Amino acid sequence: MALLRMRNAQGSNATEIEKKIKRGNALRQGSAWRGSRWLVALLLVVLSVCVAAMWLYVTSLDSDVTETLVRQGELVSPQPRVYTVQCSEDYENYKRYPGCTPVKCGRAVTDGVVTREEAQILRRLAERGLALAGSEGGASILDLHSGALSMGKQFVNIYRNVRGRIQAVIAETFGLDPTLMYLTKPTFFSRINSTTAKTQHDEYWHPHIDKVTYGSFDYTSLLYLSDYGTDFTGGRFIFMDQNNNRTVEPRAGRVSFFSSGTENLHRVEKVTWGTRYAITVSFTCDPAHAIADPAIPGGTHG
Ligand SMILES: O=C(O)CCC(=O)C(=O)O
Ligand SMILES: [Fe+2]
Repeated sequence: MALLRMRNAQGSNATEIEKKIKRGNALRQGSAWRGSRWLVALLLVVLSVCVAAMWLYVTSLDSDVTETLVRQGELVSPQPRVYTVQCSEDYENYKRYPGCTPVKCGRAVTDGVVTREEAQILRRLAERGLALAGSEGGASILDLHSGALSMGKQFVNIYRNVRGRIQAVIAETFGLDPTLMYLTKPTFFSRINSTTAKTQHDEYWHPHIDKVTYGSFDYTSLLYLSDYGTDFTGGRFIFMDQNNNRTVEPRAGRVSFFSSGTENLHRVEKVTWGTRYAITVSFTCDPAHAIADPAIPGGTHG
């Protein structure tokens, strides 16, 4: 009997010990799992930091931006914001046209010349026109003279009106006689997205000087039809000065204009997301390089 009690006692001791061992194992397993959870979390944090650092590095390759002249969210109106720079010697290699050839050089931005509604109408027309004639490599242009035919009378009328106002603000800013400024080639709609460039024509991001690239330009203007940050990212306009890069953030209805010589070396930052629409409207002082406003064949007026 005593032996039986002793065995029972030993048996219950054994189950107690077994239970303790199991509890110990469970606790160890739990803390091991908790330990590895922390490790996984730590790894995730490290991985995210690495990805973020890499992303910052990759984007910084194309954004050596040091100063923003005008932000997308600002409204520069009614007066343009003007930055004067010294004229380059480029204009000395060309015949001078007093009252037009740049004497005062610089760059300016205004949101008070073209309304956002007008920009929206022009953008819809650009979307339609470019849908017919787009490149597959991220950058497409639609020359306004050939393009005007497919875009119809509404476009021709708005365009003529808008370009007159742009011409007037350029003349006022640089002290010119607007009647001595002429529209010149090329004058075009551009559409840029982040698709990889297929040909050299798609490589819109290279630094350039409009007077060198296009010859006849004396004043360049850009009318933006979409918003930086909402419609697209990247795609800021960058003036590349000797010790500084100065950017303009596109905004629908914003007009940016500048004298076209070496004093305004510039580039467009690569578009990283979305689609960017703009119109380049260019002026010359040389009547030999003048082109007429786009027109509907048959001479529709109004
Ligand atoms: O679209 C822009 O902001 C600039 C385009 C440009 O540089 C050009 O057409 O020469
Ligand atoms: Fe340009």
